[in-house]
Amino acid sequence: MHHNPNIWDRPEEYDPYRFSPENSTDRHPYAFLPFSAGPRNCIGQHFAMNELKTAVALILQRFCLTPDDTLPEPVPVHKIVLRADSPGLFLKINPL
Ligand code: HEM
Repeated sequence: MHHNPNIWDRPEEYDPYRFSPENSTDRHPYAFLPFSAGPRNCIGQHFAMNELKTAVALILQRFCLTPDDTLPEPVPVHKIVLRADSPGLFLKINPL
């Protein structure tokens, strides 16, 4: 659903700026649904988003993350959520 080209411009491209406020104004409210929607949607979504942002901020304050070019590119695979197929997704993590 989050790769639907009718909704997402260049859906296979990693572009965090597609979520910036100015790029999100015309998007349908149900276009991005990682936590589902409706009466049984995820009750932990705000906690999960805050936890995620906190964890990312703490990691980026302390470490430099770069792709590991010595290993194969990650292969996307659908397993309820999108994951990297074996052997996985590798990063080099160096202390700042
Ligand atoms: C990135 C993290 C998370 C994702 C992507 C996620 C996603 C989802 C999705 C897709 C559903 C199904 C909604 C439906 O059936 O329509 C759901 C339900 C639920 N989630 Fe999450 N969730 C996350 C984190 C959390 C956390 C941290 C908690 C609790 C602290 C939580 C508690 C629940 C509960 C209790 C339900 C069932 C709600 C119900 O059936 O009424 N989730 N979640």
